[in-house]
Amino acid sequence: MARRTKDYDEDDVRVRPGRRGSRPRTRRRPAHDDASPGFVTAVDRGRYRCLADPGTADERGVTAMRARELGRKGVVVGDRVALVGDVSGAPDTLARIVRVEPRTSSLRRTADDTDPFERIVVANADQLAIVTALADPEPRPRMIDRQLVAAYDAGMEPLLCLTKADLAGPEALIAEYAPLGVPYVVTRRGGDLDALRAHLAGRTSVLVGHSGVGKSTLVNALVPDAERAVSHVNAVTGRGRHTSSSAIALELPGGDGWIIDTPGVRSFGLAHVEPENVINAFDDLARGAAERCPPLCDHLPKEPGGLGGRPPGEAGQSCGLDGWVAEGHASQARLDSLRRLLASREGEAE
Ligand SMILES: Nc1nc2c(ncn2[C@@H]2O[C@H](COP(=O)(O)OP(=O)(O)OP(=O)(O)O)[C@@H](O)[C@H]2O)c(=O)[nH]1
Repeated sequence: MARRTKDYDEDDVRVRPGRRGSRPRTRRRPAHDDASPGFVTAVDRGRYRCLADPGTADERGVTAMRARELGRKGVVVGDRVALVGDVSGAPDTLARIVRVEPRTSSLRRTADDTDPFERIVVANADQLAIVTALADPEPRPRMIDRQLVAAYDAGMEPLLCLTKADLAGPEALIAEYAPLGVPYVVTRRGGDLDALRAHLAGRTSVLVGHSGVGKSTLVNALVPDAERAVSHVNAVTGRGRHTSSSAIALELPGGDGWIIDTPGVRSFGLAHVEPENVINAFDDLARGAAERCPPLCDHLPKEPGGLGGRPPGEAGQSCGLDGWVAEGHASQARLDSLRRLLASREGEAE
């Protein structure tokens, strides 16, 4: 799947130096050659729960804080980091995170009333499992569309996880996403999770879903130890209960991948999303866009009453994808679905 070459995050924001900020930085940073690799599994109030030397015989849980030298660099669940200091993992010890390795993906959550900035919530995940109930509560296709856009933008592959098939059939919803080729699994009360496990195997997957869709039921079935892992983190960080907006990474039994539960993350920031990041996930349409579309094309139809209904782009040219489809390079249904996704970026987050 196509990825963005450069991911911008809050660290890219340029801040004007204060009165004392223009001093030349002469002091060389220590190289920390002896640092241990770590994987961040939970974050709470300035404390980071990490797995040190992950995947080795020495793998152990370590609690860490950010080293001052990280500056404004954020640390989130899924980050690969370098740990120094007391990395033994013994009770009451604290290591320091001195480096955050470059991220392969960044999932952002929407700004809200209490926090005006879009923030990265999970790094380095490769799959976004969009958990949707087929009934009780009713599926919300607009929400699914927005989550798909967030996945493509973050450089992650989506997986539709359709729960409660014992209450309603999945056919209509599956048909709606068939043109996009979005992979899906269907689960039901009393059914097995083999298909879902196969999709999660060997990958790092973020699970998202609105309250009541059955996400906790899935997490507890996939990771029998999940409750204990969450309460362990709480004991370490001093929180009474798992807080609403933090994410937690849970290892699948047998070390066969990770799932990252995002209890309070219901929606994603789409305001910054470039249409190219979405379209790049669809090879056939991406080729058409590259060959036929004007610069900065939003790929929405320009005729009045069409989706978006915007005036033509800068040069007065309209989207070239209609011609591309008319020539048989891609299907109309696929273009219509892509446009529905692009249009879902507009408007309020749900
Ligand atoms: N019929 C049916 N009910 C289910 C299924 N999966 C979960 N439920 C029920 O749906 C309700 C919500 O499930 P949860 O797992 O708590 O849902 P959640 O998405 O984690 O919701 P929050 O905990 O509010 O975030 C519970 O009563 C479950 O027993 C299913 O496949 N079929």
